Amino acid sequence: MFTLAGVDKRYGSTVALDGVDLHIAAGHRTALIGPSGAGKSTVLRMLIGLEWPDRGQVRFDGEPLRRDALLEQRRRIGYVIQEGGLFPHLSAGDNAALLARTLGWPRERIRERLEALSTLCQLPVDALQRFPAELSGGQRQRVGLVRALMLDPPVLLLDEPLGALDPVIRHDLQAQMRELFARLGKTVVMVTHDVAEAAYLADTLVLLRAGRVVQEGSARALHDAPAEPFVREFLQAQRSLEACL
Ligand SMILES: Nc1ncnc2c1ncn2[C@@H]1O[C@H](COP(=O)(O)OP(=O)(O)OP(=O)(O)O)[C@@H](O)[C@H]1O
Repeated sequence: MFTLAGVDKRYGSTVALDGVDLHIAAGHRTALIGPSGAGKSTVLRMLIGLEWPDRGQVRFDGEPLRRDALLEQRRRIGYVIQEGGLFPHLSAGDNAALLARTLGWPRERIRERLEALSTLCQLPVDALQRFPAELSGGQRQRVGLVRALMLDPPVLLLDEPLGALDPVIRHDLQAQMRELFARLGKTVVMVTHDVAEAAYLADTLVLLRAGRVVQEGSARALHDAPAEPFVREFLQAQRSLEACL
């Protein structure tokens, strides 16, 4: 679905990506993990054409991403950022319906789609009437998902979608997302700081460090056959409660 071939990206003297080769298969769920500043969000932003490589190429569905075809390509990609990235001055429903309205969908079709997606994402229908500031963090996240799914894109990109949530809500939403991903069968690429979340939601983990892919594979493969000591260090960096008792 996506290929990055020899991709470099710099911001001034900062190297964000350094010769990244990555193949993201259709229908798979991929999690980008790695330390802060490793380049995870830059990869995600490149997949949707919010950033462009200095060198190398990004291909989507076999075609190079092209600035002049970006709008058409973006319609096939749902993008969710932390807290949903909603416009504060629009109701949740208007936020979710924005793209469909721009495309001229009839009112009734929008209403039906919003209703179906609210049920799918377990969002109370009355939440759609409220402004983002009147919703909880978990509800904003769900609205972000509803918005991303509105046009039924084959691809979902999620940048720390559960980052700002309390542990109980996060735990619930992880389970709901896993179920949702399995049911919809979409290609999912997500960024998360939480290794267990990555292993729970994704079938392939891509560990980045300093703009390079260190290892790519299942959680089991990274755990059992780390490509270098850093992989083990990173996987073990999160403290478990048991170890503190
Ligand atoms: N717009 C920008 N201008 C300047 N530097 C940037 C910009 N975007 C990213 N960077 C730098 O590029 C590097 C990679 O950033 P990126 O956001 O991709 O990392 P990340 O792995 O997603 O980090 P985090 O986990 O902290 O979100 C970092 O050093 C960052 O400071």
